[in-house]
Amino acid sequence: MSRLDHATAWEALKSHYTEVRDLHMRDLFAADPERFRRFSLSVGDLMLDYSKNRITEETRNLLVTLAEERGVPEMRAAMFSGAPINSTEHRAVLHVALRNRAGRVIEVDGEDVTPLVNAELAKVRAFAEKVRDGSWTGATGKPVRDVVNIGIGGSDLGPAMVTQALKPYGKSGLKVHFVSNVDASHLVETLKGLDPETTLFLVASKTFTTQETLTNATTARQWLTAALGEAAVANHFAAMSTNAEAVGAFGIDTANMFRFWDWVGGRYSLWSAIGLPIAIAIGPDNFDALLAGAEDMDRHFHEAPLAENMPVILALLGVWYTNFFGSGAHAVLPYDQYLARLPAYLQQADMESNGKTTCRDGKPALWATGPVLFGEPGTNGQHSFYQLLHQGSHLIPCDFIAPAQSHNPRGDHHAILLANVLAQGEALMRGKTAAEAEAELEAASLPASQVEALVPHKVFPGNRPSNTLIMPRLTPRTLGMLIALYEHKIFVQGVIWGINSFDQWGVELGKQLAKRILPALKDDASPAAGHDASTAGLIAAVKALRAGK
Ligand SMILES: O=P(O)(O)OC[C@H]1O[C@H](O)[C@H](O)[C@@H](O)[C@@H]1O
Repeated sequence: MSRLDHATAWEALKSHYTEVRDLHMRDLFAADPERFRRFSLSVGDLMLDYSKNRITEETRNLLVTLAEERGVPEMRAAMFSGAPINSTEHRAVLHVALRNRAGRVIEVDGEDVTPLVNAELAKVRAFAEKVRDGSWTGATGKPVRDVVNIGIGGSDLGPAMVTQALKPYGKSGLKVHFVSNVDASHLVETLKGLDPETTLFLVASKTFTTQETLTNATTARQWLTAALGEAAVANHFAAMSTNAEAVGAFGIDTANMFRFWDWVGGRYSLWSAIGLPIAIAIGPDNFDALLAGAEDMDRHFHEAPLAENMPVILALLGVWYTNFFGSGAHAVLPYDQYLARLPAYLQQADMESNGKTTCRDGKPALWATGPVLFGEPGTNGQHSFYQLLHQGSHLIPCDFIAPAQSHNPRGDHHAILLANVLAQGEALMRGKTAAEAEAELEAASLPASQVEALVPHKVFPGNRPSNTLIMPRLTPRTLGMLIALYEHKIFVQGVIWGINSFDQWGVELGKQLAKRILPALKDDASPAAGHDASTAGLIAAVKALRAGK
């Protein structure tokens, strides 16, 4: 693949940028009453308004040309066909096969994976049903009341986020908990008040080698067997993994194992057996609706022309700000309390996928890649970091996400919430001029000297971009669409930047070093030698504190 900065469209965008950067969106809206229509699109129940971006039709055309030049349609076809596009691990990237409810043949190494997916999904459905209707019982014959998912990263964030997002679809008397951090406090606090007789543990790990998960699962196992004995493990532990051998070695009956495959990336795995806690929490039919929503988005992404393709548009806007405006961050702002964990989920999805500076061909990326992603739900962020969004020195594009109807209609709550989300997008776009600030202050009858002093502080530059995604209601189906939208956005950006979005070598070094430090912390005979002075000093200090010295 040739260099991004050698693309013809890149050069054209560079010179186009010099024409667009000084345009104010206020003026663009004033000049074009059709701007909303021109720059918005819908897929099923999901509508994207991207008119509040610093773009013209020419910008969109050039960005689409860049996507074509960088081979987005070809890579998209390669992904959907099961080609091994995860080049460093020689793997296919087939989360789309997990929601291929249409039953398309998708081959990996000559084998159609669709029947495998369907068979495993049937197992997940049946198990979830049994837990929900009480026919799966613990060792003492009691039905399950608490499910504890033990996993981390992709084996935690997706299921945890979705389970929280779809809480209105939960079942009373059945709670699903998530333990991820190796800090024992996470497990201990979760298990407080839980009864071993009615608790089911799901150990979720693609590799089944992850230190945190195995440590937590071992301690959970001790908690259970201390109360119910060794023989109880079979009724109280199930696993989701690609590694049957390690599951068996851990002592979980592989009859209670739900499998997935190496062509499912961890952070793209909530649609696989990793989604078992979701299916238990909301029921198999709702889990199916989640898959159906993702499939709707897959079909749209696969078939729609690039200029009308929602994930492609979001990706291109991100490229526009990252690579031309020099923006290094992106805010995801869901105005729905149920989506509180969406930013955390997307941090892994986006930053673990595109936080890289080595291209597919092994050469360095000489251009910026994935941004820092952050966010908070609802109006909380407005009373915290939005100050910086409005008046700070960084340009931070925002995605606002808002369901029009609440699951909890109470008085004016939802109208107030919606008024706020719409106001924020408007405020970021319009800003407030010095003349407007001055008029406001004068209307408040402030003395002229104070007006003059305050005006510069009251000015908002505006021209700050945002996308707004709205839907009738947060349902399994709309949530499925929303998640798949971001998955494909991330994919398109990776293709344009020339990186492999599906490996994560950057997480390995810390793991390796932790393995070296652990013995030094635990054992006085293991010296802290071989570490830099800071790390060695910290090891010694931590050791002394642990010993109460
Ligand atoms: O599912 P597991 O194999 O336990 O992996 C859990 C997580 O840990 C790894 O370090 C990766 O960074 C993540 O991508 C992965 O989701």
